[in-house]
Amino acid sequence: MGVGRRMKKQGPPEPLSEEHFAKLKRKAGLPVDDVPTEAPNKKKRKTATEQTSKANGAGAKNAAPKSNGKSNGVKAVPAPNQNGKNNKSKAKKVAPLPESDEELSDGLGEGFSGSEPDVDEFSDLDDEEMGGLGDDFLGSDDSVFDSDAEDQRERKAMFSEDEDESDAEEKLTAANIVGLSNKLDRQRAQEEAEAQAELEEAALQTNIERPHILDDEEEDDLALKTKALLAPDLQLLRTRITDTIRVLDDFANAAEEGRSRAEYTTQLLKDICAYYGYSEYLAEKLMNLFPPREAFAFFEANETARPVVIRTNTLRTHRRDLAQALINRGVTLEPVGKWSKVGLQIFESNVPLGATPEYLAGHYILQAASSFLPVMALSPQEGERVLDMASAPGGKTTHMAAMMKNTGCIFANDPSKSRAKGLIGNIHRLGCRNVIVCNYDAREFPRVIGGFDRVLLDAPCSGTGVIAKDPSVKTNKDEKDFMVLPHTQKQLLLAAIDSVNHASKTGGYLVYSTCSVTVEENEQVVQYALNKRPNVKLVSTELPFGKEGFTSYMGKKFDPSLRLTRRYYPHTYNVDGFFVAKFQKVGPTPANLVKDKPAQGASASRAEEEEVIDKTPIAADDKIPGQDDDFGGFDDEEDEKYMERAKRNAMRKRGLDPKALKKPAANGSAEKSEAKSETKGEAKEKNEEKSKSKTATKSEGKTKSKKKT
Ligand SMILES: C[S@@+](CC[C@H](N)C(=O)[O-])C[C@H]1O[C@@H](n2cnc3c(N)ncnc32)[C@H](O)[C@@H]1O
Repeated sequence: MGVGRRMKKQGPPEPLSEEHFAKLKRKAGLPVDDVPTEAPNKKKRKTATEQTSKANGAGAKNAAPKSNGKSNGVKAVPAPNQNGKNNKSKAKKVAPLPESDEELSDGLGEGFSGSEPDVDEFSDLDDEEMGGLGDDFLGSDDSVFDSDAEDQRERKAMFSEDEDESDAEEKLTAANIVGLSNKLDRQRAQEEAEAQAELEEAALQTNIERPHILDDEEEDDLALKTKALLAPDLQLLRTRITDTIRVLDDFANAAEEGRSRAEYTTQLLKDICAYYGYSEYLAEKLMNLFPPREAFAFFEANETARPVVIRTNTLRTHRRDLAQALINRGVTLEPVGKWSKVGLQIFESNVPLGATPEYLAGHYILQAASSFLPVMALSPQEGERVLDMASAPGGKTTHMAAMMKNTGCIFANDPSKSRAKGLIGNIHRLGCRNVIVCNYDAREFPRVIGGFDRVLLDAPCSGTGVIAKDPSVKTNKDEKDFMVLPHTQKQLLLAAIDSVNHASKTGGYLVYSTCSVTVEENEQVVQYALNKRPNVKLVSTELPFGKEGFTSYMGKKFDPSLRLTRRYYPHTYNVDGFFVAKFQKVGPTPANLVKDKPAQGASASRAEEEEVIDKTPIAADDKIPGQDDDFGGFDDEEDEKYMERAKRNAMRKRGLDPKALKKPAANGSAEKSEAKSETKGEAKEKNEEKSKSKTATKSEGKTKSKKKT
């Protein structure tokens, strides 16, 4: 059996019940240590003391020499990636756990990433090719995996939609329990070993009141040059990093006399760069996000791959059935956490997860847990029109399709044709039938089409949240990237806002996300949008975990509502670094407010950027059936109600608010007046009836003239 390489629990830690696992072990006929009985329905999170005492028991026993050579009580110094490769490749040799179906650095759009995505080669299979697995296939594999009715009932409880985990865990098969409990034991033992090593380190350090960390100023140039030519001593570097952090934590008592905080910070930065192989520019940017100790934890977490997670495709199967099918194939897994009903964390597998029959039949997709979050925040509803502006390779599009139960319509856009192939493959493999793929630079929206109930902008970004997946980010991002990317993100976000139908009955929401942790790509982009579009506001993401976004950063102040945004870090939640902001569009874009602002001497491109392009809803080519047409119209009194209904339907289809029909339309259709209020602002509406038609875009004009000809 392959050895799992990603043992740490995914997402916010779940309380583990000792008694519960003891029960499971007994069931499986395994030896069990004495475990105190817990009150029913009260799962206790273990305290540090409990954990320490446990270290001398089973946990410690299991921590004895491991396959990787680590031994209990000795803190292993992870070998950093000096050459941009992380330990992932080593781990791959021992476990066939694949990367996500989303490409390695899916935050790096074409043109921003050096590497092309791993396009899913199996993703071209559609329903029919897979033997016509349709909706009626759901749950049909029960019989295959369960001859025992009782067992089947139990399995359903384990992965029931209600997720009664406490009962449910009992329903794991014996094979899976053995694997899982062993993994948990080993994981716990490793944590104990690390804690012990930290203690020893701290004990040593208390003997050195004020460690000598900083180089002497007199140190001659030659010594420095010689040093620079030698490979860094990693052990020494690491020790100096921890010493420096200790000094910075308690500067008044631990710093050497005459040394400033800045000197220590500079030393720490240099050491971090040397130890982990970052460019100084990026390391500084990332270090500035955290206090020194937390920054260290962040850099450390970037050296370890995140857990392998799969998302159940609920268009094809149920999570409990998928879990059982994979368990039967020798996969050790468990639900990703209570926060998701579709995620499964894979602990180990002796089959390639990207080639199982269940995978080929579209029962799941390999997807990082953090990628669930923007979709959960957007929460698309059945029957809605949704735009996924930057969608390849489709992890989030297919998630949305499943949430919408294949109803409504999703426009999945990506300007990269090669990536769009992966997107199309996934759409087919996962059986999504409500998706239209398009291929625009998303800044062209809503000129292409607008009036969406919800929009997802999972923006192209620097990928600083996924360094564990793509260590090349450590050195290949420079100042220019952090100017160009935020600029593009800002433009995309304005286009996204303008594509939302504020009058949507069910929606009117937009989610902006990146897999980057820098403020330039997140809070600053959101703040820019709030400044430029006063018709949007931030709302709660309703996500069950995540840190608040910054409301101030390095002297910059952001709107207090930025605290509604959510940040995710590898070291806090064991997920990829991510950022999620949810907006609600509360009205049409007031043209005058936006146009007032261009700074003097603004360049042409800037002026273009300021141009109001809110064309939600689109109306120019909405020729209402029956009006001015060649069939004489439908203006008979008896046809009135049919006309009204047709108008309403036509408007709804385009994301327009049919209520606008109730407004008295002085000399034109209600639809026209609605369109005008969106494009020009309601204040100017009455005075600009004539000029309105001229403001319609050329494309619309062309459409019209084509229709007439
Ligand atoms: C973070 S990835 C998207 C991942 C995708 N949402 C998923 O869940 O599978 C960013 C995407 O943005 C696309 N992109 C880059 N520039 C773009 C632009 N100007 N307009 C729209 N998409 C763009 C890239 O091709 C890339 O596929």
